[in-house]
Parts: sequence; structure tokens; C-alpha cells
Amino acid sequence: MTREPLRPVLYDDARDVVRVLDQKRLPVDEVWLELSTAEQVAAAIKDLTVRGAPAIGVAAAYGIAVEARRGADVARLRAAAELLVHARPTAVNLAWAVRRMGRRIGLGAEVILAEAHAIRDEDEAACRRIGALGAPLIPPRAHVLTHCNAGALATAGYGTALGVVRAAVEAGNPISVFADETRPFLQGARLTAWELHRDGIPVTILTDGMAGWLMQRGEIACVVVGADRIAANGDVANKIGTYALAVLARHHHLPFYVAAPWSTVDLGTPAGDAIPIEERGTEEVVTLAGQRIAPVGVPARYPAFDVTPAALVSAIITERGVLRAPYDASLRTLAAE
Ligand SMILES: CSC[C@@H](O)[C@@H](O)C(=O)COP(=O)(O)O
Repeated sequence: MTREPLRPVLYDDARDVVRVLDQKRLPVDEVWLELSTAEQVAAAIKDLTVRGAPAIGVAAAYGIAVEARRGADVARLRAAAELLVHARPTAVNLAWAVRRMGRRIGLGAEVILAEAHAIRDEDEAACRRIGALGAPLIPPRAHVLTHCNAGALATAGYGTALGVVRAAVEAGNPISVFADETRPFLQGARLTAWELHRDGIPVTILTDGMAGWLMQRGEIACVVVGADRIAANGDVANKIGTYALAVLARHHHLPFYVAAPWSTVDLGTPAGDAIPIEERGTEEVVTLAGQRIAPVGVPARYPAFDVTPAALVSAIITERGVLRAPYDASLRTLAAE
């Protein structure tokens, strides 16, 4: 059965609302929210209603557009941009999109909305190109491990890591996916599993500690993940737990691929140690499905991202091409194109 492509962030031009699929409630409920202010969009980004690096960039762009279309003046639009750009710190796509929108402020609501639509459309096109470029890297009938959700839900549509998976399947390679559950927000168990299952792509959920054992047994052919920011030297920030997979992949001589649009590349950040890593509230770590699972009084940590050194990355798949080490040089070359 062919299903409608999944597009988690949309704009209703007739009613001037930003429509977002509530990712906090998936997979149990499929609920679309309608947002009509920059404050509402910023709150949806902060609380992970909408998440994934490219998707939060698209949402922020529409957050500025909705204000413009509802009559906000330049000062209000600049304040909206300021609010949105600070909603989350690690994914550079957010700052990239807000900066791009900022260049349209003052040119009128139609121009601003057109720019937001362009950001959305270009991201989906980039994901499809990433898929086409990445699919040939996946061995026939491979079991592919992914972490978090770098799928349609995390982008304008189609996905980055899952875009590679989708393109491989569309090209006739009957691969299957292992989805790390990705504690504590469970993007893998809830979102990756939901969107792949929806599209008929075989997916099996693992808890976060299982990958090493399956690699040792030869049950995983390669790892494909997304990224929140790629530094100029090729270091990659992505969901916490990604670095551990890269180390495991290296130990087991498996390829470790990063799939991301060019908007995730941040040549202004020289290396991974300069990437800001979001620390979130720890309630989610000490609770599961609303139940406390840890003793009261014991502290917890929740760094939401980690950095994988470039040396552990086999290739970075972007819409501009597939990059190989040395990444400082290959990123500079593609930046110039
Ligand atoms: C194409 S999405 C790439 C990344 O943003 C994704 O892998 C990720 O880490 C998302 O984290 P999240 O905290 O769910 O926004």
C-alpha cells in the first residue's frame, strides 16, 4: 500500500497556522497541533513536540512566517527570531534557518512565508538526494543499525539516515533496520519504529546496550545515523549514545555512516569540543512512562547529545556528495561548490 509521505511540519496558508505532528504522543496517538505564535512554536521545539535537527529549523522558519502573516512588525519579528534561535542549542539547523529567515525580515509577509516554504521544500529534496547517494553504500540484504530518529519525522520529510534506508528499499535492496530505543525520550522505539512500520520497512527494536553483542555475532552490517551539527573537522554531534555505537562499529570493523543535509554542517565551529551540548532536565531519566524507577535523592544526568570524533566516521552523506576523510578538506571542497 502506498501511503502519503510523512511531513511533520506544515504551514496552512489559508488559515495561517503552523501544523505539527505531536511527537510526544506518537506512536499511541497521531495528533496534529496548530500553532499561531512564535512563542507556541518555540515551546513545541523545547518540549520535543517537534524534534530532529532539520525539522526544528523548518518549524522555526514557520514560527517567524506565522508572525509575519499575522501582522507582526519588524521589531516583533526580530524578537520572535531571537526567541526561536535559543529554543535548543545543539542542532545548528535551527540557527541556520533563523539566520536565513532574518535576511527576509522587512521584505513583507509574502516574501517571509515564501522563504519558510523554500526551507521546507529544500530540506525534503536534500533528504531524497541523501537517500539516493547513500543507498549504494548499504550492502545487499543488510541489517542496518540506527539510533534515535533521523527519519521523516526529524526532517521536512523522507529523513536522512532513514532516507538512506528508504532509498535502498526503493532501489530493491530488501534491508531491515535495528532501531536503538534511545533512552530517555525513546525516539527509536517510538518514532523510528513507528515510521518504518508505517511504510512497511522491517524494523526490530533494541535497547541501547544491545548493539555490541549483535555486532559481535555478525548480525549488524553497518550503522547509519543522523547529525545535529558537523564541525569543520568532521566531528559529529548527534543523539547521546551515538559515540558509543561509533566505537563499537570501529571495534567490529563495520562502516559507520552519518547522513545529514548541508544545513547541519557548521564550518564556523572548528571541532566537536566547541559544539554546545544540551543538558535537559533529568525527570525523564529517573522515570519511565510516568513511573519513578530510581531512588529519590540520587542525582541523574541527561546530556542529550554526544560528539563522535571524525576519525570514527566512515563517510558523511550529504546532498552535495558523499564525503570521506580527511573531512576538513572534503568539507571545505564541497562548501566552495
Ligand atoms: C535528521 S535528524 C538528526 C538528529 O537531529 C537526530 O539524530 C537527533 O539526534 C535528534 O535529537 P532530538 O533530541 O530528538 O531532537
